[in-house]
Amino acid sequence: MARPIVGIITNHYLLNDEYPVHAGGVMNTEAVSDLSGCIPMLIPTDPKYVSVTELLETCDGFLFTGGRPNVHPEEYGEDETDAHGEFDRARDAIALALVRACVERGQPFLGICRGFQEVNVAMGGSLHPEIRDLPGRMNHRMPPDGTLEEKFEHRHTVSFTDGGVFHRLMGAQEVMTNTLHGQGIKTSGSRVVIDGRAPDGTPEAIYIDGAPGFTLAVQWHPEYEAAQDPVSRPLFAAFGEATHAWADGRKLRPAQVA
Ligand SMILES: N[C@@H](CCC(=O)NCCCC(=O)O)C(=O)O
Repeated sequence: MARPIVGIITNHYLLNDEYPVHAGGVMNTEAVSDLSGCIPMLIPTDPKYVSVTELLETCDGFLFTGGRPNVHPEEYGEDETDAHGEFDRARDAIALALVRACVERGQPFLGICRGFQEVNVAMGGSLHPEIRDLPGRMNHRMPPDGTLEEKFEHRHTVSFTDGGVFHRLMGAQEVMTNTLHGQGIKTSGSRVVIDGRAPDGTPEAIYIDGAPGFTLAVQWHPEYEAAQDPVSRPLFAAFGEATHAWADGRKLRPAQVA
């Protein structure tokens, strides 16, 4: 029997500054296939080619991946400034509506980095354009130079709510994570539960209160060397379990997979 399908929300990029592609990291593909036990299917994230309705019918779960372009501030009622950097309006158009539909239906998703930020904005929250400029905050961006190992190395702890969803899922209240982002949650969206924070208070782990399905999202990148990482493995395994349940006509809330 075919494995359930996880739609991987891709990013629009220009290869060699001229050739347009919809790109998804192999790390995501590998984690979904090997740890979640699902078919990883790359989605061309643009309303010109796919609709949210089609995606909900075609896929069992969704991985909202990381991506350099930021969610456009108009999506949370703010004006565009230079600090907001580059955008991917086509991805915004699909991803935000898709998050809301999944929350409503109980269809599982896992949000990563930009995907984490999308979940918050989709639920009515807002983002800081550059969190390292805020008093008391550390720089969460990746080092501009260096190897992949250096960019994705563990750089800070994340502390989870005592007895909360992430604490139970990880079997630890504090974990070490990588960090490769400039933006962060400013105001949390409706029903967005901040269940984990970095030492400087930056929100790192969220889920949607009362959602009938799996709605976990993290600000770090669990897809990096996921099979070797004690934090990534339970996260992708739980997402896989929830996606298998959806394919079987059941819904698993975050608390049920923890
Ligand atoms: N743009 C947001 C999100 C950061 C993010 O997802 N980084 C991963 C980039 C991976 C890649 O380049 O494909 C922010 O900076 O906060």
